[in-house]
Amino acid sequence: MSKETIAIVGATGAVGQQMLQCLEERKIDCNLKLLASARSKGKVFTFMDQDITVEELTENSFENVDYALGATENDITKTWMPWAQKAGTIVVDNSSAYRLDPNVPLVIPEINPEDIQKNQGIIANPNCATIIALVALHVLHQEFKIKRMIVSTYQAVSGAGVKGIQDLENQVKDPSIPSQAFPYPIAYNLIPQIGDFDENGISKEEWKLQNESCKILHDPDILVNCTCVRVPIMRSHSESITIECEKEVDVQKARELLAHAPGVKLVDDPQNKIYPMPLDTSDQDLVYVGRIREDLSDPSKHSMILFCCGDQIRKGAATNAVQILEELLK
Ligand SMILES: NC(=O)C1=CN([C@@H]2O[C@H](COP(=O)(O)OP(=O)(O)OC[C@H]3O[C@@H](n4cnc5c(N)ncnc54)[C@H](OP(=O)(O)O)[C@@H]3O)[C@@H](O)[C@H]2O)C=CC1
Ligand SMILES: N[C@@H](CC(=O)OP(=O)(O)O)C(=O)O
Repeated sequence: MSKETIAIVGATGAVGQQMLQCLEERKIDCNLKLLASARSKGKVFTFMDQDITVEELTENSFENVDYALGATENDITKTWMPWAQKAGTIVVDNSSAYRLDPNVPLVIPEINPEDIQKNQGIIANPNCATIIALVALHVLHQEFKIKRMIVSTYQAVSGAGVKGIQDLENQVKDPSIPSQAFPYPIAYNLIPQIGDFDENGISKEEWKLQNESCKILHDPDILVNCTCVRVPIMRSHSESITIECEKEVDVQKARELLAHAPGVKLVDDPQNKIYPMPLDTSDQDLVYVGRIREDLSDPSKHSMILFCCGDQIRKGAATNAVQILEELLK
């Protein structure tokens, strides 16, 4: 049987490079095409012991490409998506350009894999902070029915791509070097803004947790109150989450469910200083969950608090996309 041809669009970026690694780790044997801007044309990367040269993305790049993994910003993605669709290429896209389109499934394979089959040529990968939160919350939603989530995020600089990584690397050595990816210095600082604000003072990243959670969980009634913060961590997003549920919560039951939940590692022994931390979750695919406790400020016993961490370039982006691709290849 001939091998499928798979393209990574944005192959030189933070997510694109992780996709390359992920395809190799998961032994997806394919003809691989690496696409990026003219700036990267001619760069060489190794995939399964083969050197592959980066090609400039053009209108003809998708000829004979069966599947594409998209890892470019929204405006770039909107330019090339029609070229891919015209060529009949099925795209798993990491940008937010198509996530809320009713014809585009938005998928976390541990939660709604059945939606993949409804695709019309595009499947969207959710926002990274949303993936990390929902992988942790899905089993709790099934058991207690979440009505409202109150979330504070602590998001790594690599969430802003290669430039975000460079900013932290530069500024820890010399804090006077200006940021390329952030509105302020990020070393020795934190910035309570990810994306532009709307007239209510809610940022784009905060809206993604609201809108995308409802779509993925097929529950339009879930309400999300969120504050997204960029912190000087290289890799792995962390989130403090309070859930208010329809049913009375049971912390012990929650621990049991999370201990067996797909994609989750229960890391919850605070008396022995065991809890999720970004240094431990980086460069692996599980979402760590801990600090699970009842919210004693809610006397009705319908609220619970937890803390989770996950590598947003892996499970929050590249791994999730490659898991979707694996479903398509079955
Ligand atoms: N970083 C993360 O943790 C996450 C990112 N995402 C999303 O994934 C996408 C990629 O993000 P990320 O990897 O961080 O970004 P990077 O800035 O690290 O990479 C951007 C990529 O886009 C390519 N690119 C830029 N302009 C063009 C162009 N005109 N034509 C072709 N390719 C181009 C770049 O190529 P070149 O090197 O040649 O400039 C590079 O490969 C974004 O939509 C982002 O929102 C989603 C979840 C998590
Ligand atoms: N915005 C996220 C990463 C990301 O790119 O998300 P999205 O694909 O939803 O724009 C962050 O900065 O951490």
